[in-house]
Amino acid sequence: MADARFDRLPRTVELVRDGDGHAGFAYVDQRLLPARLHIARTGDWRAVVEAIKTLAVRGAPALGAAGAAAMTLWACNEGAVPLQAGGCCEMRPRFFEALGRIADEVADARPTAVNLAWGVRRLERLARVRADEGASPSDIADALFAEVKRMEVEDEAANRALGVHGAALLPSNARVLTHCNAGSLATVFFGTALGVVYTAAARGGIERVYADETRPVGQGARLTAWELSRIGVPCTLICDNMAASLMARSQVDAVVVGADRIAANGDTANKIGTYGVAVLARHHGIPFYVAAPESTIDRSIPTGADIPIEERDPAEVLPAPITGVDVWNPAFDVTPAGFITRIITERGAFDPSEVA
Ligand SMILES: CSC[C@@H](O)[C@@H](O)C(=O)COP(=O)(O)O
Repeated sequence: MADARFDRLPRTVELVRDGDGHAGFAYVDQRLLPARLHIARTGDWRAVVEAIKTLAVRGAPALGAAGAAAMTLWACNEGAVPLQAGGCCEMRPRFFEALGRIADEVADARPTAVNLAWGVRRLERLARVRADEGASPSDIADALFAEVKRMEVEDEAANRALGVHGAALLPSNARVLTHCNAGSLATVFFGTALGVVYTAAARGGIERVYADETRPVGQGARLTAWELSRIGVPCTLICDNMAASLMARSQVDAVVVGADRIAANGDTANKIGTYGVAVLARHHGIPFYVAAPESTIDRSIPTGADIPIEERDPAEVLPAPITGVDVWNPAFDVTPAGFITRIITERGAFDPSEVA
């Protein structure tokens, strides 16, 4: 597969700047896919937080870049501009007080994917270092902008590197099952689990991808299927409850999924339903791979039991309320390390026990 096929995929998130220094955030509005590919644009950090909460922007690595971009929009478009007028030194404490508040609000937009807080805190740390060096708020805003652009480049590089490590684990003409969307749309570009698939496909090594539809929001049906079709990788969409039958018929050679947070012991949080797929894979003797960048590993959290699990609106499960019926809608579950064959990052493929 020629790399030119990747021109068919948009960059998922991108921080941009006009000639006048005004910063903007361009993102694929994933709520509209697969019907419409629309690149939305905003200069308002609050709109980015809203896009994150409503899943217009989603997927752990994309959230890392988007959260950092939100802070940068504030710094470039609101924080640095009026503060400069009053003189940088006396205004710096107010800049930092506001930056800290915004960082917390952005980081709290969704709790499970650690990349969101990782991106935000990375920018906060940089702002402190630059301030200690005597930088003005507008210099700090410029530094944040440059850092987000670095994060965007690093994200694609990490995905391409982990793609190579992961592809080496797959048999030739592999039939791969994946859950949710851990594709280019979940990252700045290229994808994690689908980055593995794309790298293997480029060598002619993929026979077919089975995409779980992924109830309740349908990231598999709407996003993974769209991406694979766009790139030209053969794809069969299945309902989540069909995976067991597919495995029982020996139609799956490997499962490859992404991750939202990996604890120090290798336990991994990913989209709800992933744990069930891992149990099925173990039962059928199928390797189960988790592909994620290092930024998804949270070594401060000892086990998966410590990972906060987001619970979302019941309306995602039950569109019209029924009297007397409650809904439980956790967005993620935790797959114990013992069910994971290898964790694949940009550094290589590891046994989950080697994460710490
Ligand atoms: C590569 S992003 C993490 C994924 O593996 C993906 O499966 C996932 O869980 C994303 O969840 P989402 O709720 O769509 O943000």
